[in-house]
This record gives sequence, C-alpha cells and structure tokens, in this order.
Amino acid sequence: MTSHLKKAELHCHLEGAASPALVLRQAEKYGIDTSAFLRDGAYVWSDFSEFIRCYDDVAAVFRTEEDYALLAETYLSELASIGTIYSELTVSPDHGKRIGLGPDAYIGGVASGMRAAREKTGIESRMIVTGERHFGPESVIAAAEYAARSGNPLITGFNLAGEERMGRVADYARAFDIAREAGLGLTIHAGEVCGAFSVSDALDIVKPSRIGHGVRAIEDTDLVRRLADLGTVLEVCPGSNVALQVFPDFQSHPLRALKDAGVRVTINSDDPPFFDTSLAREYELAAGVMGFSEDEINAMTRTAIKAAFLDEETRASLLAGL
Ligand SMILES: Nc1ncnc2[nH]cnc12
Ligand SMILES: [Zn+2]
Repeated sequence: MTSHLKKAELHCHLEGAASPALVLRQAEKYGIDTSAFLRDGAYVWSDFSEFIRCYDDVAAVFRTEEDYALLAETYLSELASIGTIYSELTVSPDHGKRIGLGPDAYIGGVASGMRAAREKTGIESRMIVTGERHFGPESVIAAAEYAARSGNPLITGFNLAGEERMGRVADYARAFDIAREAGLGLTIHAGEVCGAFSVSDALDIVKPSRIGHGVRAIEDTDLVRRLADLGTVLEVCPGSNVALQVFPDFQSHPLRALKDAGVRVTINSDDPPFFDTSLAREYELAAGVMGFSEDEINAMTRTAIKAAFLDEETRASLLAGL
C-alpha cells in the first residue's frame, strides 16, 4: 500500500539499526558472548531501562572504523531499497569511546558507509551527533564540542538521547549552546518516557527546530498549541512508542491528534530491529491502522525534507524529486 511511496527518515539511531544477524556476525568475529542481550534472533529487554542497556551492549560489537562503515552502508542500502531518498542517522561517538574507538575513527567509518551507500543507491544522508543523558552532562558537552569542531560536512545536527529521566534539560543546556553556536541543527529527545514538562523544558531551554518523539505533549493542550504555533517538527516513531509501552496500542497513539491540531509531524523508525519494525512498516502503519491517506503521508515526507538539517541546494533537489 505504501511500498511505491518515496520516503525520508529524520530519526534513526545507527547502532539501533543493527540487525540481530549482523550483530551475531560481529560478535562471532570478536568472540563476544551475546546471550545476555540477544536470544532466539531477538534483542532481550522488557522496559525502557533494559532497552537502553541492551542498546549499549549491541553497540559494543562494533569496534572498528570498518565495522561502522559496514553498519551505515547496510542500513542505508536497506532504506534505499524501500524507496527512501533521505536519512539522518543519529550517531554516538561516546559509544565508540566505550570500546576504545576514537571519535574520528567512529565518524570516519560512518561517513565512508554513507558515501558507499550514496554511490550504490543514490540515497542522501547526514549525521546528527548525539550525547547520551545516562553518560552524564560532561560527556554530552564533549560530544557537542566534537560535533562543533569536527568540520565533517556530513555532520549537520546535534541531539540528546538516552535515559530521559536522568537530570533535567537545563543540565544539558551548555552542550546545546555549543552546538547552536557552531551552526548545527538542534533536536532533542523529549516527551517520550517523561511527560509534557520535558517538551516544555526543551522548548524553553534548547529552542530546537525539531523534537525527537515529543508525543507526550498530547497530555497538555496548551503545549500542543505552542508546538503548532512555533512550527516545531516532531520526529514521531509510533512502533517504538508502542513497543516501549508509551502508548498501549496504535489506536491510542497521538500521531493523528497531533497532526490534526496543526503540529508538523514526520514518520520514523527509531531503532527498527529492537521494536520489530522498519521505516517501511511505519509507513504501512500510518496508512493502515492510523488511517492516513496517501496525500497525508506524502505531506509528512515533505515535512521531513523541509525540516532536514541540510544545505538548501540538496533540500531543493530532494523536494523536486518527491
Ligand atoms: N527511543 C530512544 N529514546 C532515548 N534514547 C534512545 N537511544 C536509542 N533509542 C532511544
Ligand atoms: Zn530516538
């Protein structure tokens, strides 16, 4: 039903896009025991805290520049095969650091995977460097400093992910100031595990053009109006939200209500194999159980390209191709 549509994705974590099959191959290469976090071909977690731990374990099987190139090329090629013309990958140099891989090697690997995928399939992509809340404010500042000075043209944005219940947005304000001063696009995970206050904090303190998830803004009507008035774009990931029990099912997911309230929304997969999803499935869910028309879905794809952290020339060419 949506397989013929062009697609774009603003919110997918690179390590979160690693399939269990690829992770098993990597683990075998390095003699890593995966039984604690990967069983019967599926990642093992049961709530948000365990998911974050599982994510960190999965990331640790990618250990070299070449491993990261392979991961990026594999995911982007898969996206291209379902009609995706643009992808922003959320990348975490801190995950590289945890296994002794420096940020230049980590980013260099991802960049070569992105270039290889573009040559092979034409897919355009960019990197958003993220700090992880559960690694603490100092490491988030270091990630922002790295993103600000890297000079890599494929790094176009800065994000904050990880355990949303750890600290308040204000604790991470300095990192966003550094990224803003460097001219990077700003987005932040908020209103996923925590409620509407987290989205308000993000708007007050970070003033991002986009918010990762943001879906719990639905708990506060004034906040929904504020998002609509500001034109803040939400990177919505319905499959992730249902898998992580932010909402019990797709019928009660607020994507439709947010869109009808005038909030700019986009469709994303977050960490697809962790949530038994893919960008293709998210588009199918939007068209099926969530009841969006083809025109409405195309409008969300257009919103994604308009809100992408991209140079204007590439944006215009992507919009022309839609
Ligand atoms: N859904 C999510 N929320 C916060 N941090 C994440 N890191 C990877 N996926 C995430
Ligand atoms: Zn995310």
